Amino acid sequence: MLKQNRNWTDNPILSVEHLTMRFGGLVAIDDLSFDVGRGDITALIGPNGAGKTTVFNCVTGFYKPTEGRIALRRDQHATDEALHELTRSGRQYSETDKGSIFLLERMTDFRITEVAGVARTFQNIRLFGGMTVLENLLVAQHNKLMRASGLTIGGLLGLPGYRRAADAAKDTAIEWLRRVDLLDRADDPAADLPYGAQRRLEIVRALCTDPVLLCLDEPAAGLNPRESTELNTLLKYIRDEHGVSVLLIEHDMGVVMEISDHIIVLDYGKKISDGTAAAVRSDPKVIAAYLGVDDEEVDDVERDLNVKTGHDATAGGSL
Ligand SMILES: Nc1ncnc2c1ncn2[C@@H]1O[C@H](COP(=O)(O)OP(=O)(O)OP(=O)(O)O)[C@@H](O)[C@H]1O
Repeated sequence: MLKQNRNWTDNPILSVEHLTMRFGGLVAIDDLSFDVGRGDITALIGPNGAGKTTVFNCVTGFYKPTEGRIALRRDQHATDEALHELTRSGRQYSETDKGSIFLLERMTDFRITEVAGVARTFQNIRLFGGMTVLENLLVAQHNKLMRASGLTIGGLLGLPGYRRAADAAKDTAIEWLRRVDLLDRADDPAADLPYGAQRRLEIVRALCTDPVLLCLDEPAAGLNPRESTELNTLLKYIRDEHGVSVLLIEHDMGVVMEISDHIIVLDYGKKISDGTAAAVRSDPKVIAAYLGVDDEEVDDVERDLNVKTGHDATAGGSL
């Protein structure tokens, strides 16, 4: 069941404002603004080369945007006033009684994961293939363990604080492996898992960092229909039971339309549509972008599609 409220306007966790990314003469992202609702599953869709991965790379600190502000409000009560103050201050983030706010465009990728709480997966799976499944999830919690060791030799000596943190990290890993049906593969090298299982492992590895925002780049790519259904269930579980906001890039419209509370459509680095699944899939501009027709031809295309499918033009396929 999709939610009825519009968290992206009422309670955003991420606000991307006037984002521009240029590579030499190429404008990959052109003055793009959008909000991601707290506790929502938000999909970023668009034809190949529209700029989706570039947006992810800016949000997660892999690229430094040419222009624009990317604000993450960890707390619901973080005020606009606090955001203005932080912007003026030149600092990367502020954690005060007015809420915790992070300006991601000022932070490095490492700090974005570690301090702001944004985790991501990649289009191409990037597990540590030679490590076991369990080790992959423990490595993801390395920072927590380092903190528990007080950045001293305490960890090596097995002092109680560190031992407790290590046990907790293992419990977290085991819990997630159980959730994605991989507990019986815990001691196998990650590279030995079938493709769909590696995708699930990547997602839970990102979750082991305790993110508030999880960014997934094409999580359904290469999955069979049963695995796509399982992915839908996992993402809804993450949203509903862990309160993690999810931002995903996805070409599989079966997944996008089924689970997204909110969809943003890009074309040539600009936003062409933004709203609920129902609103976006009936938007003539979206149909035109995907089918590569001129605006004036959209009505004809839409009519043809509706005649052919009997109902809606874009749901269920791979745009
Ligand atoms: N590091 C880079 N250097 C130069 N150009 C880049 C770089 N990264 C992306 N681009 C260009 O920016 C544009 C947007 O690319 P991007 O990968 O963000 O699109 P996308 O919507 O994610 O595409 P796809 O769906 O095919 O993954 C493309 O023209 C791409 O060639």
